Amino acid sequence: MKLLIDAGNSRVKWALCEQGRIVEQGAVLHAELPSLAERWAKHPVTEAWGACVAGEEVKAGLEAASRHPVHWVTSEAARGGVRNHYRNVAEQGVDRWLAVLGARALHPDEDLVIALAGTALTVEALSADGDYLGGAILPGARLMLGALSHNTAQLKREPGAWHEFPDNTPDALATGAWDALAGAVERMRARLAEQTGRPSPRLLISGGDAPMLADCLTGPADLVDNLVLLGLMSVADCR
Ligand SMILES: Nc1ncnc2c1ncn2[C@@H]1O[C@H](COP(=O)(O)OP(=O)(O)O)[C@@H](O)[C@H]1O
Ligand SMILES: CC(C)(COP(=O)(O)O)[C@@H](O)C(=O)NCCC(=O)O
Ligand SMILES: [K+]
Repeated sequence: MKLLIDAGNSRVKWALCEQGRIVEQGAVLHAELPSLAERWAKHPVTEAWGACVAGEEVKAGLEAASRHPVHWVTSEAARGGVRNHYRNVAEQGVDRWLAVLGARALHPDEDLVIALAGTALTVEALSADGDYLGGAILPGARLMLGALSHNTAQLKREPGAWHEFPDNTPDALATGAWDALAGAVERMRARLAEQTGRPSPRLLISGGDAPMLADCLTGPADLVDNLVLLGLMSVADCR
């Protein structure tokens, strides 16, 4: 049985898999890391694979919680017909690479936009013939609203809900943040369609904020539970 770990800047997502099937999975905030050790110890783990963009301290905490040395994966120039156009793959968040691989595994012959709505929002462009052209990074909604609240006199409010024409401060805050995120996704979708000459690439969204983001989009979107772990399954060869 293989333990798969996706450590982002807010939460650690994990899954136990064998014969290509996920038998158990979960997500915890960094503060709850210690609880993972006993959770994982209940299973006959033979290998551990991890993707971490949250720094060395989180990595060390995960090594301690796993009774097996973790194979930490990093972004690569190519794998399974996907070519990574990032200039320096060593600087690219491995969650982004794995989300692209996970999306490719689900829809091998389509133009895809892949959005990871987490601490940050990342938006990737992948063409049907396997060119991962690149992607954008922007603050997640929580960070955007936090920045406003810390840097303005009158916006220290809990955000409200998205509305077409918000008529109060809380709703204005929520609408601005979600429209910024949705706009980044819609613009990447338009640029990829322009680049390939093929209309409306499929949009896959994963991450804690994926449901909220999907609700704000004009076009269709597929919500996928954990694209990063799906990509890690292929790297860890979880057959
Ligand atoms: N301190 C927190 N308490 C509760 N939820 C949080 C906290 N920080 C972030 N979140 C939520 O967690 C989600 C981000 O988690 P995730 O998508 O796993 O991001 P990442 O991959 O960056 O860790 C968002 O929905 C965000 O609102
Ligand atoms: C952009 C990210 C912080 C997103 O991480 P997350 O929101 O999943 O915690 C992560 O992919 C990262 O640290 N990237 C490094 C810079 C780059 O990808 O170019
Ligand atoms: K992530």
